[in-house]
Amino acid sequence: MQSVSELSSNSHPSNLDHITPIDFESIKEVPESFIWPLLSDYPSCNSADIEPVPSIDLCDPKATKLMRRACERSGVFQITNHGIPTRLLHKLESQVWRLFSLPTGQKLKTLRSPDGFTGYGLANHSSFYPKLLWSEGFTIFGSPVEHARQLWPQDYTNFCDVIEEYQKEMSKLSGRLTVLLLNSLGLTTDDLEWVGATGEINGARSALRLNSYPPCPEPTRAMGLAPHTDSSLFTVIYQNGVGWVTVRPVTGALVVNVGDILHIISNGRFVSSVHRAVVDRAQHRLSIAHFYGPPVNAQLSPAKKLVDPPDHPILYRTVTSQEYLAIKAKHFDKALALIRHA
Ligand SMILES: O=C(O)CCC(=O)C(=O)O
Ligand SMILES: [Fe+2]
Repeated sequence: MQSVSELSSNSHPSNLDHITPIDFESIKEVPESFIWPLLSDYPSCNSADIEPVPSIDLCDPKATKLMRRACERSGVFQITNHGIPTRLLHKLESQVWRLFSLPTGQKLKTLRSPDGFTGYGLANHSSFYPKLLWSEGFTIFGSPVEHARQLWPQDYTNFCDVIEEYQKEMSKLSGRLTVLLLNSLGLTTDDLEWVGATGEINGARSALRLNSYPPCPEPTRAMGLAPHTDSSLFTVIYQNGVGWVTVRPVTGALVVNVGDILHIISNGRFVSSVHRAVVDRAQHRLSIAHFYGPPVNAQLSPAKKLVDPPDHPILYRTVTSQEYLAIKAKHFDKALALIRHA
């Protein structure tokens, strides 16, 4: 089986500038290479015409109905009563601070290789943009042990224990969300061959991306994370109480956004929304994104029950998850169009 790193390593040339960190704390003025023109054209949570992202209580009997509405309108919602213990979220946050507070030289020991997927470095999609990002990132796929040992040779188990506990909790929550999201489309777990009866995905592909957005002297000109859609089925994001583009944070809530794969399965009904991260003048923002998706050999196609021409013709051809990830790695925002029926 091909690993995600092999899949993501495709032919787009990786630009080392995109993973070279700068000393954000000492910079008083944003260098030209970090200034994004036309940034004000993108929406932000301060825009008056932006609908607030709904907050959904997972135990509410109306949860699936509310999810459907949110997924059809914007592809993003927040969840409460999600079952992830608050003490775990706080432990996770402090481990992520600990990682990003390490001296640069230490973090660079785990620098992601130009064609790699895990370790210290910005999201792969940043290489599709000419400007640099006001952020640092770290991606974990599978066990964190190898990198944690390089970061803290004497004391790596604390980090690993917390990450592993979070990965377990996230996979339970992801199973629960899979059932709810399928139900919200009028589907059951029987409608997708790679989903088990309780929503678990055998051989699920998941990854954690830790993002750090330091305070920025010119937040209206710099970009935290460049616009993109996630390639996942869906992504669950924990953030340390500071806003996320159009999302006004609700205490204790997690943000869920629809990924490209759920968009394909829903035959285009659910929006895989383009999102980005903003930066702030005073606050240092952290986010931890958990990407969840089917195994690489899973066949992806619109669910049969959602194909009903002429109103709902089939929008996408069948691809394996592996094929889709390779197309996305090479063609980025054109990927969905490339698998769309004419
Ligand atoms: O920092 C955020 O809230 C967004 C993170 C995100 O979109 C990603 O890591 O794909
Ligand atoms: Fe994302």
